[in-house]
Amino acid sequence: MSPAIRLQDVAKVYRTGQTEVTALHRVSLDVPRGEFVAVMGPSGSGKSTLMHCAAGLDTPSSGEVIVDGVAIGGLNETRRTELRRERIGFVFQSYNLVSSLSVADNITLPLRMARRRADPAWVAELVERVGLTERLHHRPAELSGGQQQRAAIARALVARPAVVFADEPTGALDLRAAREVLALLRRMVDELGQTVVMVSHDPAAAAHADRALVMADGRIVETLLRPTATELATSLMGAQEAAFTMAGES
Ligand SMILES: Nc1ncnc2c1ncn2[C@@H]1O[C@H](COP(=O)(O)OP(=O)(O)OP(=O)(O)O)[C@@H](O)[C@H]1O
Repeated sequence: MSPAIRLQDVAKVYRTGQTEVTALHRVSLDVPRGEFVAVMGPSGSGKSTLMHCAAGLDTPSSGEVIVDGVAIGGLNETRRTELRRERIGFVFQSYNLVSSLSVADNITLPLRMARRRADPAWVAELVERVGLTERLHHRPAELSGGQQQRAAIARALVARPAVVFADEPTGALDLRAAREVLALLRRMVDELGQTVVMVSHDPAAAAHADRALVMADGRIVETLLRPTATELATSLMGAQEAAFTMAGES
């Protein structure tokens, strides 16, 4: 079976006027199905660019991105949008729920956008798993940050995507709510076989992953399997020092 996501020699160069920034240097990566992958690295190391390219939100300057067996470079914008809707779920730091819709309608929104019928048993299971059965008719503003993020996770999973990309999903949460959200993502991987790719600055968050990729200067410089928070903090410090040295030399 093809990996959930494959990047082959993906490079991204941003050009503004005369200046060029290489945000990704020919990165290759396979994310197997059912794996929880964390992407870490200092500010500016290319985490967001990697995620945006892998999710079809940005176009690589060269190389190939294959999502759920489909090479997205060959798709036009309409087909790419469809593929994102059908095969990719997103969780953002700021939840991005629609304030005028109930929790229930927020969770099923991706299905309506894709003109797909909701499977009531699956929606009920998801709502139960994220612990929001009692909150379905509330508006997002009536929920805590942790509850809003759990609603966003249910929304990301409702269309049974091949992969969920989570961008700093605990960045706006207190410690307890953050732990609940991370434990929930972990359970979604363990119990539902969901593939998750999470960008995070936080070693304690990335320690929930099966594999952590540490980036520096647009490259994956280290891969840690079942990492501890201490190992990740050490690795991140190394990447930060390398980034400072490189900045000093340029
Ligand atoms: N739209 C853009 N135009 C020009 N340069 C960009 C653009 N987006 C990102 N960059 C540059 O590409 C490099 C990688 O940026 P990226 O946002 O991927 O890093 P990051 O690791 O996600 O950083 P952070 O942790 O601060 O969000 C940086 O040098 C950044 O300035």
